Order: sequence, then C-alpha cells, then structure tokens
Amino acid sequence: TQSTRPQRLLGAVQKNATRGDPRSVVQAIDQFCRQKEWAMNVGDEKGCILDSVVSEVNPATVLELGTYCGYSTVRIASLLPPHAKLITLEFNPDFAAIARQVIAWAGLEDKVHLVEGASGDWIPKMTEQFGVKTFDLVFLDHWKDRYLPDTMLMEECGLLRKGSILLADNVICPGTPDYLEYVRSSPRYESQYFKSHLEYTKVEDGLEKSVFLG
Ligand SMILES: C[C@H](C[C@H]1O[C@@H](n2cnc3c(N)ncnc32)[C@H](O)[C@@H]1O)NC(=O)c1cc(-c2ccc(F)cc2)cc(O)c1O
Ligand SMILES: [Mg+2]
Repeated sequence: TQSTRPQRLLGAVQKNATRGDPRSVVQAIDQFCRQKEWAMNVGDEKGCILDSVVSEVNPATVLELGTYCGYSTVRIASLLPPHAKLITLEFNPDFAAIARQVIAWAGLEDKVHLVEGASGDWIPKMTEQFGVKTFDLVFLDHWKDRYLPDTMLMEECGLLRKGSILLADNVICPGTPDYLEYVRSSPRYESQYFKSHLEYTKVEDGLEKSVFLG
C-alpha cells in the first residue's frame, strides 16, 4: 500500500538523522522538505524566529497547538531548561503516531507530552489532567480558524498569566485575520509581527508574538 507523506518524512529522519540529536532531526526534515516533498512544518526560516523567542522566554511550561509531525515540537523541546514541560495537542491520530516517533528519535520524549485530541476539548482540562496552572509560552500552529476561539478559551480557563507569550504561525499564509485583529487591537495584548516566508517557499508569511498583559 502507498505510504503517506508523514511516513516518508519519518523515513528520512530515521535514515539521515542521528538518534538523540535534535538538530540533526530538524536538519533531516528541512532537507526532505526542500529536496523531496513540501510539508507544513514551521520550517527553517520561521524556525529560527521560533528558537529565538523560546530562548528569550526560557519557559517552564509550553503548550503547542497542532503537532503535525513534531518538527516544531523538537525545535522547542531541544531548547527547554531541564524540568520544563511541553504539552502538544494533535487530533489526527496518524500524524500523532508519526510525531511520537520523530520526538523519540530526537531523544526528547521525557520533555514532551503529546496528547491526541482537539484543542477545544483539552484546553479546559489542562489543569486537572496535567497540573498546569498557566503557560509561559503557547505556540499556535493548528487550524487557522481555531487560533482566536482557543485564545479566548485559554483566557477563560485562566491558563494565561501576566507576561504569557503567544506565538502564532501562518498569520499571513494561510492567514488568521480574526486572530490578528484581536491581539493587535485588544488592550490586553502587546503584539509584534515577525515578517518571514511560508516554509520552504518565497511566499510571504510571518509569526505574531503577543504578550498577555493580564
Ligand atoms: C493545521 C495544521 C497543523 C496540524 O494541526 C492539527 N490540528 C488542526 N486543528 C487542531 C485542533 N483543534 N486540535 C489539535 N490539532 C489540530 C492538524 O491535524 C495538523 O496536523 N497546519 C496547517 O494546516 C498549515 C498549513 C499551511 C499551508 C500553507 C499554504 C498552503 F498552500 C497549504 C498549507 C502552512 C502551515 O504552516 C500550516 O501549519
Ligand atoms: Mg504552520
């Protein structure tokens, strides 16, 4: 039977990356996506911006919405301090299965909790299920029309504290207009746009970094 693109991406990791070496996993995926098949990872260019924000925040608790194959999960987890936790939500079971193996190949399974399910169902359960009070950093990279409702849900559930950082992928392409309008006009957020390109292309895209002011 035909393999899927995520399965071929995992194959490229297992063939070209060194077990336990997150940077080689990231490099193997970027090479696969540039030379073989495009895939919707945040990619190397926006990935550098992601890395700089993670390093600056130095978060103890991170929530990622939309794991896909685990590329950004590996980038973020490889930069976390020793006892930090990254919870990543993915509702497609096939993608989740691939992501688990990519994260394991990078040797980061102890820092990452991959939850199979939809953000709308799991955000209200974060505290009771994982003992998380608030998130220091949230990386939004799931369905683009879920960024705004899930941000409001996180506010309602008290998961954001003064200084929590939201970093959103794809705010230009495919685009998240309602989310952008909200974080840029709300007095409760201080927003900044990082202009970049859609992964592995010359098309404009960017990341929006928003600080929750409480
Ligand atoms: C949405 C996907 C990423 C993943 O998110 C999971 N997901 C969804 N909704 C939920 C939820 N509510 N809860 C948990 N997981 C959830 C899903 O299953 C995918 O695996 N990302 C994209 O579609 C995406 C698309 C493009 C793109 C850009 C130009 C084009 F011409 C074509 C595609 C670029 C990107 O950078 C993306 O990120
Ligand atoms: Mg994305």
